[in-house]
Amino acid sequence: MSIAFTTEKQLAIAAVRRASYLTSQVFNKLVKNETLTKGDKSPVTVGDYAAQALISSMLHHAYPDDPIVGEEDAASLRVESGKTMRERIVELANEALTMDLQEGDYAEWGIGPGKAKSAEEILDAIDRGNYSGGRTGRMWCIDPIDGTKGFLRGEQYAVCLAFIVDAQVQIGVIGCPNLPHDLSKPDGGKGCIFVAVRGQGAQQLSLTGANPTPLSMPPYEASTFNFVESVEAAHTSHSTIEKISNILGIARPPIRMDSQAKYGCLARGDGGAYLRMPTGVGYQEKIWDHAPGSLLVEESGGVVFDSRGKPLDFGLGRTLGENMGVIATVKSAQAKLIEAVQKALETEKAKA
Ligand SMILES: Nc1ncnc2c1ncn2[C@@H]1O[C@H](COP(=O)(O)OS(=O)(=O)O)[C@@H](OP(=O)(O)O)[C@H]1O
Ligand SMILES: [Mg+2]
Ligand SMILES: [Mg+2]
Ligand SMILES: [Mg+2]
Repeated sequence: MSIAFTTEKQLAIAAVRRASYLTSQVFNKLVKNETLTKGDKSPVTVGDYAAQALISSMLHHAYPDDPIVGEEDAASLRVESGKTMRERIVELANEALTMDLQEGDYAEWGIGPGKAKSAEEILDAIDRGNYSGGRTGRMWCIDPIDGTKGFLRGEQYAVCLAFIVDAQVQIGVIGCPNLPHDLSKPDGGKGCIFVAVRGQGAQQLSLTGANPTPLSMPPYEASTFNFVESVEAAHTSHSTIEKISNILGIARPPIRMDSQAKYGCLARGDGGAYLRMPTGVGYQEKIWDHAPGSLLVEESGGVVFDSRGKPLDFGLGRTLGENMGVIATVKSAQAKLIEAVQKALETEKAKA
């Protein structure tokens, strides 16, 4: 039986909508010294930090006892060299926190005019995302900007939030400010929010929360089947995916796109499968890069599993553990895809 989680859903949509607005505003004004390179060489911008502060703050006002797994932490903002970025982040987070209430917003979530926070409170809100995750209880999972490289290129990125109970994703919300409403019309309307609640299906909304459209993936069809995959070659093995594509005799080229916008596209039928194959450098996938997207696909009639056909485990901590890849597709393609993936991996092993 599914539980409604009505307030959690409303809160998640409101937080992602506000953060999507914040990040698209930041992009238009981003200057050179507003991006850092993290220890793992990946970029993080004032937009990532401010969006995590905003979402984390709203969650904490609504559910003070719920732990949060968030991608970012404020350590490099608390030192002297982080002063310029810190000040900008506080300004951006406060602009977003104090925006007028919109339909579906509640002042109790710490938002609306007069709800600005101190620098210390903003940094604490970012650091509240330090939960180590685990198998039991409620938790929230934030990726404030997923696909930061795509964000910096002015391409696709996503504001991602999941609500997890006992290691099962119950709510997934993904805001994609740059995603065309219709991929075949790249110059048409842009900006989508994807929402899924376990047992209640999935929807696409406009960025304002209007025009809810139910999502349902089309069944497997050999002649139109294609893949969606990451842009960055360091994040997924493009060559393994090409092998899988050849084994299946797929004629259409893959759609390359950053972030969990890939899961959104798949859920609405823009592609046949999303494949993410390990590059062999020992990288462990993070739960915030897959939690909302996986529920979105499942609630649209799809399945998400690793290269052995096993479901993703969100109860292991902040990562998905040993990287066996991620495959998301419509149910009717699952068996074919696992077989092709196994075949491709065996060929690679034989060559190594
Ligand atoms: N080496 C490696 N392998 C696999 N994955 C990695 C790796 N490094 C980073 N990341 C994570 O990839 C997240 C972005 O994934 P995308 O699919 O959007 O990648 S891409 O930008 O389209 O290439 C990206 O998310 P964000 O940091 O939120 O942008 C990272 O969590
Ligand atoms: Mg990152
Ligand atoms: Mg990410
Ligand atoms: Mg991120």
